[in-house]
Amino acid sequence: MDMTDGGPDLVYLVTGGCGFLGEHMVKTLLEMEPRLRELRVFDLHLGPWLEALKPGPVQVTPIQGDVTRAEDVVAALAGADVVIHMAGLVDVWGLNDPEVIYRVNVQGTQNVIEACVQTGTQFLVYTSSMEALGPNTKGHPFYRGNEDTPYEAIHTQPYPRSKAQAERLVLEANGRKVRGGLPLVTCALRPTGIYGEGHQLMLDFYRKAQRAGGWLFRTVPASVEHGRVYAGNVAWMHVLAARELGSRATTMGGQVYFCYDDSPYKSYEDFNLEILGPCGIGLLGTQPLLPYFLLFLLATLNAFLQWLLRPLVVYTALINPYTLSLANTTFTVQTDKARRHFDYQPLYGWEESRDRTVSWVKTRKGCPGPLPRD
Ligand SMILES: NC(=O)c1ccc[n+]([C@@H]2O[C@H](COP(=O)([O-])OP(=O)(O)OC[C@H]3O[C@@H](n4cnc5c(N)ncnc54)[C@H](O)[C@@H]3O)[C@@H](O)[C@H]2O)c1
Ligand SMILES: C[C@@H](CO)CCC[C@@H](C)[C@H]1CC[C@H]2[C@@H]3[C@H](O)C=C4C[C@@H](O)CC[C@]4(C)[C@H]3CC[C@]12C
Repeated sequence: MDMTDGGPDLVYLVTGGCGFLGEHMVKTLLEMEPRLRELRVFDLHLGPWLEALKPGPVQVTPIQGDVTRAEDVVAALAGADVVIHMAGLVDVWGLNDPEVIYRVNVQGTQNVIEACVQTGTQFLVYTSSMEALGPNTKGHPFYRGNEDTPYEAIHTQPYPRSKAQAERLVLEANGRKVRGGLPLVTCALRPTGIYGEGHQLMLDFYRKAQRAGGWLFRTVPASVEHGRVYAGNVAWMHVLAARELGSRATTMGGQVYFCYDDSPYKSYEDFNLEILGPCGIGLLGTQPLLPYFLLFLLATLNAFLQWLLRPLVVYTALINPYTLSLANTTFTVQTDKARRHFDYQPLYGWEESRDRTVSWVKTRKGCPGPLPRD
């Protein structure tokens, strides 16, 4: 099917459509995809903001369901032309048992693939992650690499391992015959660290700084670059990939694409300061204020406490051996593969991406605890 012609007659399904990225996905599809007739928003937890959407002529269909239940996925996919599969457990803090992460992220993805085959849905865009590649457990830097840069992907943690496994399933499924005999066309998009309106972690850093008198304390060297990308641009890349998969199946089918925009290459903390600085937050220290061995000791203590307390309570802390290592390992991308393969250009420039995020954070000033996203 050529997905680029014709009026509004396509049915899209977005799994994980009520998450941080999912909300941007839903709103970007409604705004930027003229061929949309129905948008199915599939999630374990439907957000109240769905009711407030002004979808115009598009039918928005909220579907409460679980990707680990094959029957839920088949029912949601029946009659859909495109599925954008974003649902997943994003957990590098040990909140979930490893087998739960595997069940959702890997088996859930397999369920989506099988449902495409069973129902005849021909186009699948999967939201993978930079973590499907790295950083690896040896802490090897990936400095402004691209999709063809050699890198030894070694995963021991449940989340990155699950993203790598799910991505492989999606890419290997490219070309399988779906109901009706047409080939399934798949691709995987790998965002680096996503920021934007609704990014709870950015809000957590904001509140942590507010409690410390408006200051964050540097713990990561400024020289360690960490890739970041604006949620609106990630969503836009998904729109374009889904739109072009039909007419560019030979080029795009079975391919991975890093998600990128003009967000600056900075350390994780220096990048956060680009957002939190205009909100009145400062970053103390030009070098880490604590030596790495002390941070590692703290991270290890957090991991030990989590293990000790697990039968009673799930104790989590921002810093554990994995997140500390991740924050201290350069991982940035420099590529134009998405432009070359499906004419992707960022929808939002860096200043606008930053300003939209800053405005959102400022609306959260003084608000208590985690908030439902609007
Ligand atoms: N946040 C990032 O920096 C980042 C970076 C790269 C890739 N990603 C990927 O993007 C996707 C979305 O991430 P996010 O940051 O928006 O996370 P999120 O937790 O905000 O959203 C995930 C959504 O999936 C839903 N979900 C979880 N388990 C489900 C299940 N069993 N059935 C149905 N829905 C389920 C959740 O309810 C949630 O709404 C994930 O696949 C993640 O791996 C995120
Ligand atoms: C040393 C700490 C004190 O400031 C800093 C800790 C920062 C960490 C909490 C984050 C550093 C790197 C982040 C991850 C990275 O952006 C990529 C990711 C892949 C994505 O698929 C999910 C989110 C994440 C794992 C992201 C999570 C937060 C960090 C570990």
